[in-house]
Amino acid sequence: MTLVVGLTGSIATGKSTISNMFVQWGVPVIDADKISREVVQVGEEAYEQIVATFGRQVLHEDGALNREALGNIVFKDEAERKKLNNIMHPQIRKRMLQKRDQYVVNKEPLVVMDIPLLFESELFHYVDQVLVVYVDPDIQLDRLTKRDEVSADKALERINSQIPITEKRDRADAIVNNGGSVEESEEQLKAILKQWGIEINT
Ligand SMILES: CC(C)(COP(=O)(O)OP(=O)(O)OC[C@H]1O[C@@H](n2cnc3c(N)ncnc32)[C@H](O)[C@@H]1O)[C@@H](O)C(=O)NCCC(=O)NCCS
Ligand SMILES: Nc1ncnc2c1ncn2[C@@H]1O[C@H](COP(=O)(O)OP(=O)(O)OP(=O)(O)O)[C@@H](O)[C@H]1O
Repeated sequence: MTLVVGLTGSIATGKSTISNMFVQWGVPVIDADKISREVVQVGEEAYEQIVATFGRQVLHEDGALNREALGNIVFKDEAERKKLNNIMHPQIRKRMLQKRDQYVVNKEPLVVMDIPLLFESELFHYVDQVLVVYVDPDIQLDRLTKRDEVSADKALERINSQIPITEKRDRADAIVNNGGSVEESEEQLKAILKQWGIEINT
């Protein structure tokens, strides 16, 4: 039996920080953000659809996707964001499920699906347990502005394009409160896994 954990949160709450812990323990992680970069490589179906929909303004001179330009369009306009999601999400989901099913066939005891938009896209049925990485909204804003070196306005555009982290926390099967140190989060994570019957020896 494979336990499939959906790892989620909201932007800059610490999903990558927690997902790195799993990677270090040798647990397979399926990373939706990473797959979202694969499906927009030049020549891929989603890439062609993005160019047809948004025009060459979202490309660099060499033809590669200009992520900043596309982000500037979609994070301030829900209709544009929906267009992009409709192009990309089916491709991302297909690849995520292929990977998950392969791990299940291989009888991995634990597989993590790191899906930032698990709640927004209602992908609960992909996973057995939903683990939310939470920080208070003021910490989220502070970490995002510092990490991405962006203004509070720009950061809030992205934060507000997602379901509030407080709501996700209330709907989670388990929560890591990542507002303290990384070590404290690691201890919380180990305790949750223990409850789910998974012992991590480090
Ligand atoms: C618009 C794009 C090109 C901007 O790229 P950029 O390198 O600046 O951001 P990156 O992809 O690293 O995403 C960072 C974070 O932004 C948030 N985010 C990304 N896309 C979305 C979206 N469509 N809606 C809400 N939040 C999003 C997520 O929290 C994600 O972890 C990119 O985010 C994208 O292709 N988005 C559409 C695909 C998608 O939904 N990806 C996120 C989950 S799979
Ligand atoms: N416990 C912590 N204490 C201090 N800083 C932290 C902690 N956890 C994460 N950070 C920092 O906060 C920022 C956001 O963390 P991280 O990149 O892991 O979030 P994320 O949820 O994966 O973001 P995204 O949604 O953009 O992929 C990073 O700069 C990271 O180094």
